[in-house]
Amino acid sequence: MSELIVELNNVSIFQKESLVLSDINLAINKGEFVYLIGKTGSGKSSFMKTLYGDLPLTQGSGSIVGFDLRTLKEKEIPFLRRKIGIVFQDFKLLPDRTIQDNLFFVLKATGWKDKNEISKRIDEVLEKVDMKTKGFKFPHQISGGEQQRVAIARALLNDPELILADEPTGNLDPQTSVEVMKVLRDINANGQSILMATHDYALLLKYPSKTLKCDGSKVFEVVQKSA
Ligand SMILES: Nc1ncnc2c1ncn2[C@@H]1O[C@H](COP(=O)(O)OP(=O)(O)OP(=O)(O)O)[C@@H](O)[C@H]1O
Repeated sequence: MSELIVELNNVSIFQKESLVLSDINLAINKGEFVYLIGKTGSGKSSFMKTLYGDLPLTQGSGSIVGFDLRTLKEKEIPFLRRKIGIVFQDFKLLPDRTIQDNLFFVLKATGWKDKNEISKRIDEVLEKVDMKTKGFKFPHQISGGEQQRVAIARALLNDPELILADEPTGNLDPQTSVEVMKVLRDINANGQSILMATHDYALLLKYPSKTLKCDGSKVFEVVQKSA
């Protein structure tokens, strides 16, 4: 039986006073891989921000991984962020510490205490993205694709039900994009849901999946033509 992981009903999204997206109705089931496409400025990032609690939901109703977005309180946001993993276009790794310490920082900040468990979890997530041998390096000592794989590992630390990836391949060349995409698809094959905003139509054609489009202040599902 399918289980809803994201549900939005009659949602409108604003940046300051201006309406970005209106009357959104959609559902994402557990285990789905969903793309979010649309032109620059069409509202993809605003949509993502609403889902991870960065933009408050002020119109309509919505829930994500069991949290009610309409009534979400500031102090609940860290708990929401433990159940979702977020991946950004620009990786957002801390430049002044190693890969391992980047991951250590997140585990500490999310309440992990036991040194052995911390180190085991760091190894596990780095293994998943094939970066276990490079944990001692600093972000500037690895490539963009590797930095993004580490950012994905960081998103996996607390075993989230859903990964929100906002243009994760936006700064990568086509071949590296495919490598990062394969990592995301493997994660999805293990049961975690993924919502990925992208401009990269080549990836969509190569790996077709359910696709939502932001256009003319609406969000709707589009049926992909097979290549
Ligand atoms: N912090 C902000 N304050 C005011 N307006 C904003 C802010 N962020 C975005 N907007 C506006 O909201 C609209 C949607 O922007 P958004 O960044 O969500 O689009 P996008 O589809 O993610 O674009 P891109 O593909 O370029 O990242 C745009 O008109 C933008 O100018």
